[in-house]
Amino acid sequence: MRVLIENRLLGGSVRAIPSKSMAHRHFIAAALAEAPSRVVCPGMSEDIKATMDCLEAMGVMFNRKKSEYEVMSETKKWSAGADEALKLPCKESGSTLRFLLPVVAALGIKVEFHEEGRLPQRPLSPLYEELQKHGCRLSPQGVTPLRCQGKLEAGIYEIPGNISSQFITGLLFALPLLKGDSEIRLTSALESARYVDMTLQVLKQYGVVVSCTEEGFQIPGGQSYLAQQSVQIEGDWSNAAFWLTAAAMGKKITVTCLDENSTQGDKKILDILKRMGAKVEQRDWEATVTPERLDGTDIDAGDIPDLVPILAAAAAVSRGKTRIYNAGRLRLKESDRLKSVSQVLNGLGGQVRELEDGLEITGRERLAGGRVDAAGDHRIAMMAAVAAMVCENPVEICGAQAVNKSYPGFFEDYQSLGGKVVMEQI
Ligand SMILES: O=C(O)C1=C[C@@H](OP(=O)(O)O)[C@@H](O)[C@H](O)C1
Ligand SMILES: C=C(OP(=O)(O)O)C(=O)O
Repeated sequence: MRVLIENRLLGGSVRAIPSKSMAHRHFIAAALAEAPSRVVCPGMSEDIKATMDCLEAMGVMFNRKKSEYEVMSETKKWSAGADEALKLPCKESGSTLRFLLPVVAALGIKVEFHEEGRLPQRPLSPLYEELQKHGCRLSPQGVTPLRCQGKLEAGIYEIPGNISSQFITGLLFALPLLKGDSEIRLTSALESARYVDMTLQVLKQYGVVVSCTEEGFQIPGGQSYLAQQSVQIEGDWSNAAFWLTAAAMGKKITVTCLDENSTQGDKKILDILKRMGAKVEQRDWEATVTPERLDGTDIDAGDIPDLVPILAAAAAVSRGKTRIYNAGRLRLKESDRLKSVSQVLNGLGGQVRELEDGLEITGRERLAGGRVDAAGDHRIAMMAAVAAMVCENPVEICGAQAVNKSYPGFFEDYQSLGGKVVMEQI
């Protein structure tokens, strides 16, 4: 899909969509419980659906009534060593693959993970080798489908914390299911740490015990997940960040249904926008940003990788320089995001320098506009759409359907905030 966007400022109020990260976690935890749970998820995306489709392929049932899903599984029936491998369609979702790989290994189910887009190229090592060391047989990396069989064994798992926190989340879901006790030892500092906090919060809610140690985590074996009567998926701060930043760059916007006490690390967007000069308010489950003149700043992206594209767009029209550092892992996402952010913003007339582990952005009054490619990446498509507000000329985004990965209603919400978008299916 190609979209053409006019340079109008957005303003008004919009409801946050359900958190993709939380939805993955709750659907997996509910599927692992021995009795039915209810999960209320008022919105879907390709990634959340990928997790649900994989679980369904494993025998989990989702009885849907509007936005409420009754999650039913018969974990006891999940057969170790069946002849036929189950086909799990993970599409392009890194979370789905990296969370479910250790889980299927712990359950001893023989599966094939079918990956799409850039997913086969995104790293699985050293989770891959640690699973092999502990009894799991895996087909070569980088070739889809990825085949997995064997039964995972309890023990000590050594994993660096600076490649993907999703490795740790996957192990945290899986290791409590094993007979013996396990330990995750982090061999380097943990980045994206708030995502692991989200996992720990969900595990605790489902009655799974994990203790944090100096080196990592201790996970007693033989545990069960407790079914939940009703769980509401909270609002998504990572996607709300696009509207909150658009507000800082243009006109006042309120995003509703956002929990200020959320464990989501991306709620940090408010602190960063405030530091750049915007006025931010947060109360009663909503966040409001009012524009002021923005100044460039230094941003440590170690814990907030998904905020980088939209913050780069704001920096492109802020006074002075912005340096984004600790962002090397952005090269491992749906696109090489350091490259795609610089290509798109420079393509629109910005001044962005790609560094090995970050970006240096020199702000300008306005951008020029023009035609850009979303690089198959939802966060790049959404960044370009927000940047279009501050361009002299219209912006054409090729491959804009990438938004479906996390936010299928993005362009509808863009229009509801006053944006003018022409969508063309090609
Ligand atoms: O656990 C999660 O839900 C996520 C963790 C982060 O990945 P990394 O830990 O690989 O940085 C983040 O970028 C991704 O969008 C979602
Ligand atoms: C990187 C992302 O997701 P995942 O790793 O789950 O594909 C994202 O949503 O930006």
